[in-house]
Amino acid sequence: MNRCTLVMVSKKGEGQDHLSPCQVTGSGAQSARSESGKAQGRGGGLLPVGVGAVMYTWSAQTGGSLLYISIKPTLGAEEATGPAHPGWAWDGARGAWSHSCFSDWAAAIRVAALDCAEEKNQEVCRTYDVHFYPTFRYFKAFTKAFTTGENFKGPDRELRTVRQTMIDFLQNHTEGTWPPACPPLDPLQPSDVLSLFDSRGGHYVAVVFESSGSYVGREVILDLIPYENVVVSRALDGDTAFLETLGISSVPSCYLIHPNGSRGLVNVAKPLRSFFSSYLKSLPDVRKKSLFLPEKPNKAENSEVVVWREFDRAKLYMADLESCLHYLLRVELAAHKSLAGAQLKTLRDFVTVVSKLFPGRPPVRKLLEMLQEWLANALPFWLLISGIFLTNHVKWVGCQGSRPELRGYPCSLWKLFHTLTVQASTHPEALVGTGFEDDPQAVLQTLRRYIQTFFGCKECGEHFEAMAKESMDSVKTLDQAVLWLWSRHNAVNSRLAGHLSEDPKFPKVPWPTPDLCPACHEEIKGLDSWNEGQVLVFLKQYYSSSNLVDTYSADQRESSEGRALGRGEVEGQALTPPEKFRRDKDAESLRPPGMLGPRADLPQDVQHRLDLRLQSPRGPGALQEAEAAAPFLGVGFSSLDMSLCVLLYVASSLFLMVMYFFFRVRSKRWKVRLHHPAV
Ligand SMILES: Cc1cc2nc3c(=O)[nH]c(=O)nc-3n(C[C@H](O)[C@H](O)[C@H](O)COP(=O)(O)OP(=O)(O)OC[C@H]3O[C@@H](n4cnc5c(N)ncnc54)[C@H](O)[C@@H]3O)c2cc1C
Repeated sequence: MNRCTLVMVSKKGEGQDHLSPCQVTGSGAQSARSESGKAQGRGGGLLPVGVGAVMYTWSAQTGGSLLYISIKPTLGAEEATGPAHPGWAWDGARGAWSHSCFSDWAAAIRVAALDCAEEKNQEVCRTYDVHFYPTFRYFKAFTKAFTTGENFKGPDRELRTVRQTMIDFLQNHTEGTWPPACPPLDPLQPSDVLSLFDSRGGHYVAVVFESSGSYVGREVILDLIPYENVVVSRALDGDTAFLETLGISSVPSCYLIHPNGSRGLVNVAKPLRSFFSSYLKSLPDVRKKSLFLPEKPNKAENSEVVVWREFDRAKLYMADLESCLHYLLRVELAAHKSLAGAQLKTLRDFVTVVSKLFPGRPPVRKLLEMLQEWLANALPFWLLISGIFLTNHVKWVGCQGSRPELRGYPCSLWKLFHTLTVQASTHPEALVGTGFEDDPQAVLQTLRRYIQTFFGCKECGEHFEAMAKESMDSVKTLDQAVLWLWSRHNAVNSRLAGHLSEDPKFPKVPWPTPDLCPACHEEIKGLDSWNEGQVLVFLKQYYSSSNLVDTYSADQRESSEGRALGRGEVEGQALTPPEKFRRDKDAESLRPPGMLGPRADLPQDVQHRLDLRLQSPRGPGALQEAEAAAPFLGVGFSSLDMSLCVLLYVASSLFLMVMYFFFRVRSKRWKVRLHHPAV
């Protein structure tokens, strides 16, 4: 075996239901259901085979250590994806349960669980001599002979103690048995640090300076294991003169050497492990090693050009929200030729909520209101969205992915949902008269039904539904609704971390990260924890209309790519010229992830009609006319268009009436002639 293992076995029945994401109490009955059929089905992982087999299977496959820890007696695969066990998730790609607090350490030391209160595990527990609950068992890397593992002898069962014991245990390995994926954890000498200044490895080098009893440096080293382009080391604060030359006045501090040789102290709001780790993970070019992301095989297949748009992660982009609506209408809903019954009600409620709460530009809101009215009057939905609202244009900014198949629509849908819950909480009056005004869950329940009924990713819908069933009912205020969605989104993030769908440039981490919201993060007894009051303040600011930026949304109608426009400038812009429509590769290149299924194309006749209309050489007059148009979702209908429609309608009605009277009068005359042939 070439990793170490710890088993913790707990007594059954003592609650674990209120663990914070990084908390493991030691007193409960805890374990993953080790022979859960579902768990097996999800990749034939470690748990189905019990401790002994776990040790050797793990050892043979990966060469690291293992911490075996039990979390709840009834934990099945589907439960682990729910919120009852925050931080724990079945990781199908790696074939193991993982905890968000340790998942980055997994290449060096992994955590697993066994429930000795389960009858089927009793033999294993007897073999491994487990009598007390909880029991932690460590198994060293490269263990070949049978061993019952080493007992955990920490003073308490706090997660911080468990983490530190894991580190001590790792450091107990001798040179020959050191887990290969585990970086050196011993401190560097000042001379070693100096030599780093001269070496040019083409990557970042971070050195955490700390006191001898501190674990921060080692935790940051382990946190960064899965990341490339950065190497982390630690050094002690013994040599004060040396620290002074580096400008270090307090520890822990992190000193960073950039790939170009420049260097200096890292400036974080709080000198905590989570702040240092998050800062290093967010450095340019530092990204998760794409262990599970197969590279595209050759250049020809990889030739799609993605134009990268610079953006600010602290801002919300109108282009993302509007592109979300485009996609939602023209792909997700356009697939439904007709809607009736519960589906129609779900859509009506969803559109009502969006039309009342979407903090968009006036023409966009006007069109959303129109959509709501059309739905209320039961006009055929397919006609509405295919004839008027469709374009083939999406433009992701804050949701752009480093590859075309990553991020995009699902990202923007989350952003739309958060925006709606925040708007409902900050502007509750917007829903007055809709029937939703008195229900703090109304928006969440509407989003839930939308996801269940229409979201293209069925698996996502099932996971979301499981979370909703579990705890949506506990939401009693509009603020709680905001926090509920935030915490469930984080649960999804932690479940998907390292997953195939994760963009290495945008690793799935608890959000907001410390750099975005330092006040949201606290450390209590060494545990990362959230200050939910501050999180709420942050969410209300982040998802407010004042944080919405129109940059890039303007060029949906403009040819000058990337030009930043203020809100006033955006309104009333001309239609996108047809050439741009056809040349713009974004609509093609920024498709949603494959999981959402193929893109529904516009019916050809509709596309043809739109093209003809857009190509009409009406000269400057057309531009003026377009300025008066509502340009939302690409195709604007000006007042001239509408007047022509009405005129045509009136003319055809008159024509029909004239024809009617003409034939009536004629038939009367014939009748008179037939009855009086002599006349
Ligand atoms: C309802 C729903 C359920 C999903 N379920 C699954 C699933 O089961 N399996 C699957 O593979 N994919 C699922 N997805 C897709 C997945 O969650 C991501 O949307 C997708 O992988 C793209 O990830 P991303 O990096 O763009 O970040 P996303 O997770 O999409 O986040 C988008 C943006 O929201 C902000 N954000 C991040 N976290 C939070 C938070 N906690 N609170 C507020 N804002 C936040 C950040 O600015 C981030 O860039 C689901 C999507 C939705 C909308």
